[in-house]
Amino acid sequence: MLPQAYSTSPQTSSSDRDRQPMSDQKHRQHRDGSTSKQSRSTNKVLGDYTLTKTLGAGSMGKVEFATHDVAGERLAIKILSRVHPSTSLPNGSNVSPEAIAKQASKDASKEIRTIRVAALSMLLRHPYICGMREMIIRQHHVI
Ligand SMILES: Nc1ncnc2c1ncn2[C@@H]1O[C@H](COP(=O)(O)OP(=O)(O)OP(=O)(O)O)[C@@H](O)[C@H]1O
Repeated sequence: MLPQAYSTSPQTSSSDRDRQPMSDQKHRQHRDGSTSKQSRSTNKVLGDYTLTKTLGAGSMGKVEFATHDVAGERLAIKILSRVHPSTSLPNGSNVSPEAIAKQASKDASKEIRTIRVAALSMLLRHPYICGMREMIIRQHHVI
């Protein structure tokens, strides 16, 4: 299946913050600086969208079912983890410069392929192929 990263505006608006009483939310600060909220029902919030359940997971990441809080539009959001040199290198202090360079090249290639597939998906218009609206690149994730 082609990646179907329907993405949403990731910024948390002030209206999001005002909507629920603080006691109903758990605010989470992620490593990439973004924040999300988790209500008691374990729904996550991403910008103006509420993520209610995980639709599935593939080799690159997972897909969440999301609903726009105002318009009620329902869509799928695909969340892919980005590779970071510190985590993709093998453990141990005696990693050779060649190994580091090779891993960096692999990581860059993966990132380029991800962006290429997303760019192609955004051009697709077909009744039987799930299209893609937007892609957002964050420090640790592609959404
Ligand atoms: N638009 C969508 N609507 C509903 N469910 C979806 C949608 N996109 C993906 N899924 C679900 O999420 C799962 C993972 O999708 P994803 O695109 O990440 O991986 P895949 O293409 O199935 O596998 P891989 O990436 O390993 O080839 C799918 O198998 C499907 O169950």
